Amino acid sequence: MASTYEAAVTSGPIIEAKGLGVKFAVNRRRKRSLREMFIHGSKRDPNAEGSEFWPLRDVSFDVAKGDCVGIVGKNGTGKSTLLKMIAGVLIPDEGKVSVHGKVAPLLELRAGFNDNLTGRENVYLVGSLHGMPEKEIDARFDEIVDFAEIKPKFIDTPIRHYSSGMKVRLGFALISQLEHPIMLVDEVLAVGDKAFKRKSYEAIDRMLANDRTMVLVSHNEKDLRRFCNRGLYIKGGTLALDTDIDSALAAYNEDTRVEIEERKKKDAAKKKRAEEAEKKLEAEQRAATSDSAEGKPVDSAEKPEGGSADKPDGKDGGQAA
Ligand SMILES: Nc1ncnc2c1ncn2[C@@H]1O[C@H](COP(=O)(O)OP(=O)(O)OP(=O)(O)O)[C@@H](O)[C@H]1O
Repeated sequence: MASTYEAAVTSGPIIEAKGLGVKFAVNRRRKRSLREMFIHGSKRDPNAEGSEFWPLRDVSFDVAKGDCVGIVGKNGTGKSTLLKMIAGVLIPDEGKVSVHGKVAPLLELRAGFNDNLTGRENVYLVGSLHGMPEKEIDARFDEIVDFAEIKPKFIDTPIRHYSSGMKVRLGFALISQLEHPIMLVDEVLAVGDKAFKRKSYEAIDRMLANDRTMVLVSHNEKDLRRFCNRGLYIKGGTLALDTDIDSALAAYNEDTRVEIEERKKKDAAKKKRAEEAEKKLEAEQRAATSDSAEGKPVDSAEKPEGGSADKPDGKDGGQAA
């Protein structure tokens, strides 16, 4: 098989991100894409004020057809945000992302499902939103429900009554039926039980063997190493490394190790300061107790001879003898 980098040269990248950046307003919803509005409604927060921050900025990379790219990094560094920009559900404020092919997104546990619709209705709605003709959904419906292990009595129940495992299984079963060339997966593999995990691993293996391209956000190193050939390490709001998955994970793990060491040192220093302060206080209390046991008035012990109780510096006009 040609290396992914050769594939990129011969057929061009399937995903191209150039100088991508997105800013969020604190306490304010941002502009929504059409797809977001369709799924979540068009209400917009009237509060136009609020400070802004850039979770991601200046992110550029290419993905070649057939690549499986893992995105790694600490919580809150913008991994899901990046995936949403690739999926087109979030519009970048800077730069551009070009995606040459249809995208099958598993970006959230519910796969875009509406809680008030039944499992069956959701399969038809979300399937058709992703371009599956009704006849095709009819033909694949039983397979989807079987794969998801949803008992027949539950398929016509609103999915708000489903467990999170049931929702994620149904979402995965549906999205994995799409024959789109690009699959975006955000953490959903973590949710299913062992048996479902094995099935979804096999489904992903099949898709990757079929020359699909996948971008996977995960904190599970096993999953990342199992599927991905490439790794993007997001750090401090930008792309710190674009390399093979093992090197990306090694860099991330090393940074985490250093951070934990530094935190431990800070905690130890803080604990030491607290212990010293406590010892000092105890010593002062002991001194005060022994002074009062000897009958000395505690305050006068500190007073210079001839000084006044009100003015310990003795500047009350009295002269020290
Ligand atoms: N719609 C939004 N409005 C405001 N801030 C947001 C929005 N979506 C995400 N954020 C913020 O952007 C930052 C990046 O979030 P994101 O979910 O992309 O991180 P992540 O790397 O996927 O985190 P995790 O590993 O915890 O899933 C976070 O600080 C998050 O709170």
